[in-house]
Amino acid sequence: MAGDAVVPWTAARAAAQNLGVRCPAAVRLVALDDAVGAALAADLVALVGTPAYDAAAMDGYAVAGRGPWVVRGRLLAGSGEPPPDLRPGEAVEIATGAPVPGGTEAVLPYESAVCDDAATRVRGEIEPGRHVRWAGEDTRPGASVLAEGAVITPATAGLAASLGHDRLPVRRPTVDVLVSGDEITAAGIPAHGRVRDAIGPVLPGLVRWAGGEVVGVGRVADTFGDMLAALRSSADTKADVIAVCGASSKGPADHLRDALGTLGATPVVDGVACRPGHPQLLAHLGEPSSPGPVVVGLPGNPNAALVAALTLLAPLLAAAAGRPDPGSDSALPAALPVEGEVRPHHRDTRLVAVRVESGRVARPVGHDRPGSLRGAAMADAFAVIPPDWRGSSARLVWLPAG
Ligand SMILES: Nc1nc2c(c(=O)[nH]1)N[C@H]1C(S)=C(S)[C@@H](COP(=O)(O)OP(=O)(O)OC[C@H]3O[C@@H](n4cnc5c(N)ncnc54)[C@H](O)[C@@H]3O)O[C@H]1N2
Ligand code: MOO
Repeated sequence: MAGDAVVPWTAARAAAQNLGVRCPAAVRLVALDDAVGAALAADLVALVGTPAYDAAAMDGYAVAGRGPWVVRGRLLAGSGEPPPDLRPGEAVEIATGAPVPGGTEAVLPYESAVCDDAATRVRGEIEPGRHVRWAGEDTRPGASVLAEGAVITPATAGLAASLGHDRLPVRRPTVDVLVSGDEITAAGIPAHGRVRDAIGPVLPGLVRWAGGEVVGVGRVADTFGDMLAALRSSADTKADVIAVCGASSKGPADHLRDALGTLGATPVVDGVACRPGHPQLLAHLGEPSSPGPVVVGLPGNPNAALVAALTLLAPLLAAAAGRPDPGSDSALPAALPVEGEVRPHHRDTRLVAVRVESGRVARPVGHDRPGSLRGAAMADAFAVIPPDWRGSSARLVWLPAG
C-alpha cells in the first residue's frame, strides 16, 4: 500500500465515518444484557403494554363503590386465578402488583384504612382511580418507544424486558485485534528490552463503547510473512474490522503497509496530521463497491494508539453500528475553554489529555506523551488543538468513562 498523503485530523475522522456508513454491520439478534452498548437495528416496539394489566400500586384494599366495604378476601401478586369482580360496597385486601378485580374503583392504602376488629369491614377516604396502575397507561401494546439507532443502555435492556423482548436486533461490528512486535509480552513484569502490551487491554472496552465487539486477539511477529499470514487469517474470520497494533510506521520491522499492498488493499487514510498518532492508517480489503474487512492501523505507542482509536476506529465502528460517535457525545460539551499551558504544534493538530472541571473548564493533566497512558487514565477527554489555535476554547473528544 503506497502513499504519503497525510490528511488533516478532522478529514481522517470524516473518512472513517464515511467508510463505516458504507460497511454497515449485519443485523444480529442478541440477548438483552449482551446488547448494552450496541445500537438498535430496528425501532423498539412494545409487545405488551406497561402495565400489562390493571394492578394495585399500593398495599391496601381494592374497593368498589362507596365505603364502608366488606372485605372479601386477599389477593397477592402472582397468585394466578383472575379474582371475581367486586360489587359496590365490596373490597379485597391486595398486595402491590396484584391484578385488581373487575369493578375496582381505587385502592385504599393500609395507612388510610380503618378496619373493624375482625378486619371484615374497612373504611376510609378514596379518590376514584387512585393507587391503581391501569393497563397501558405508560405504554400501549404496539407503541414504538425508541427509534432505530438509539444506543442500548442498561435501562433500555430492562425496558425491553418489560415490553416482552428476550433479544434485540443490533448492528454490532466485530473486531479482530492483531498485536505486533517481537518485544511485546502479554503478562507480568517485562524483562529488560521487552514491553507489556498496553494497547490490547484498551481495545475491548473502547470498541464496546463505540458499539462494536472484540472477537479475537492474535499476536504477530515482526516479519513480512507473519504480518501477511495474520492479515489473511484474520480476514478469514469474517470480522468486520481488523485492528493492528504497532507496525504502522516505516521502520525495518513495520510490515503492515507492504502486507496490505500485497493483499491489494485500498488505502483510505495513510497518515494523519495529528500528534500523537500520525502514522495511523485506514484501508479496506474487498471491492470498493463492497468494502471489507476494514483494516485500522494503530501506532505502537499506546497513547498514540488511543488517539488513533478515537480518530479512526471509534467513528468507523459507530457508523457501522448505526449509532452516534460516543467521542462526540451530544449530551456533553463539544468545546470548552482550556486553562493551563498548551502549545500548538507548528503543523499538526495536537490532542491533549484534559480533565473537565465542573463541566466548564478543560485542564491539561500532563503525562500524555505518545508512549504513556498515564495522562489519558486521568483525563475525561482530549482537547483538540489545531496549529493555528489562539488559546481559549478547544473542541473535545470524549474518552470512554468506564
Ligand atoms: N523515522 C521515523 N520513525 C518513527 C516515526 C516517524 O515518523 N519517522 N514515527 C514515530 C511514531 S510517532 C510512532 S507512534 C511510532 C509508530 O510505530 P509503529 O506503529 O510502527 O509501532 P512499533 O514500531 O511497533 O512500536 C513503537 C513503540 O511502541 C511500543 N509498542 C508497540 N506495541 C505496543 C503495545 N501493544 N503496547 C505497548 N507498547 C507498544 C514499541 O515497543 C515501541 O516502543 O513510530 C515512531 N517512529
Ligand atoms: O503516533 Mo506517534 O505519537 O505520534 O508517537
